[in-house]
Amino acid sequence: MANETGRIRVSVVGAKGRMGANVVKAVTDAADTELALTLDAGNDLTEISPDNTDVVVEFTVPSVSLSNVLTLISQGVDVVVGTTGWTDDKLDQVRAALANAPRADQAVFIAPNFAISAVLADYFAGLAAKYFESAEVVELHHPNKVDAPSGTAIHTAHTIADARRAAGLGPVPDATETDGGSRGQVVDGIHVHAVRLRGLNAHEEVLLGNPGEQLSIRSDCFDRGSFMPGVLLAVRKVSGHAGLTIGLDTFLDL
Ligand SMILES: NC(=O)c1ccc[n+]([C@@H]2O[C@H](COP(=O)([O-])OP(=O)(O)OC[C@H]3O[C@@H](n4cnc5c(N)ncnc54)[C@H](O)[C@@H]3O)[C@@H](O)[C@H]2O)c1
Ligand SMILES: O=C(O)C1=N[C@H](C(=O)O)CCC1
Repeated sequence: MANETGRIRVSVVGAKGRMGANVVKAVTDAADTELALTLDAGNDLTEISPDNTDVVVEFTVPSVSLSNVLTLISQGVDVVVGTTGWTDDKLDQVRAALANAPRADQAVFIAPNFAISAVLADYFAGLAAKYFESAEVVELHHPNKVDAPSGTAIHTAHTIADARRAAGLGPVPDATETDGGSRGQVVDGIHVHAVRLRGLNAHEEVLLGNPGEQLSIRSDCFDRGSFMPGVLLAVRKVSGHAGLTIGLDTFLDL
């Protein structure tokens, strides 16, 4: 979708945040997108409508994202979401809202990570998982992050678990008898560990082990600019994909 200038009109919700500010710049700088409204906490999302916006990019906080997305669906616009914290129940609420959306071809796209390195790390982990007895995920982020583990690490744990199930692998070996929390959070049978450290941005390492060998798959996003090509790709693609689509891999030729 595009306006009479041929550019996609993009509004940003969470525009004052770390990611939102980068999206405002990326949308302003790209030749085929044009910045429409910029909203943040306290603003009225019903200002956004098809009269001024083709696609909304939403980067806020997990506690408000579902409510924002439901409001934006009822406003008749397509939405690209980067905020984390999505559960099956929340995703079902989005699907239900889309089924009753003002436009029949309305679209919502949600991705836990827009960086190509992170999407590929997740993809490669899915390919490799069936060959290894052990698998664990370590995610490392800046200490301002409010959720743990990261949305990306949760997604990767499910990717690994799905591959292990499909290959008929049982539980990962683990003789731990006492654990005060050091073994991390178990997501779909996979241990996920979260590090918060000043100086870091967004990083993930997948550890896969067999007797006598180990494979490490690591993604390092040193700068939030690394997410912007993926955000713009989703902005360009979302309106052709009615309904709810999850994961940037959908739009990549993997
Ligand atoms: N998908 C990805 O590639 C990716 C990359 C980085 C971060 N993230 C996720 O994006 C989210 C935002 O991260 P961040 O570092 O930009 O956080 P941030 O705290 O810097 O920004 C969040 C912004 O949302 C605003 N906000 C809060 N409530 C709001 C509301 N009700 N309506 C509108 N705006 C509201 C805040 O005022 C703030 O400006 C997090 O969930 C993070 O995990 C995803
Ligand atoms: O900085 C953040 O916050 C990030 N959040 C996403 C996540 O939780 O996976 C993506 C990486 C950066």
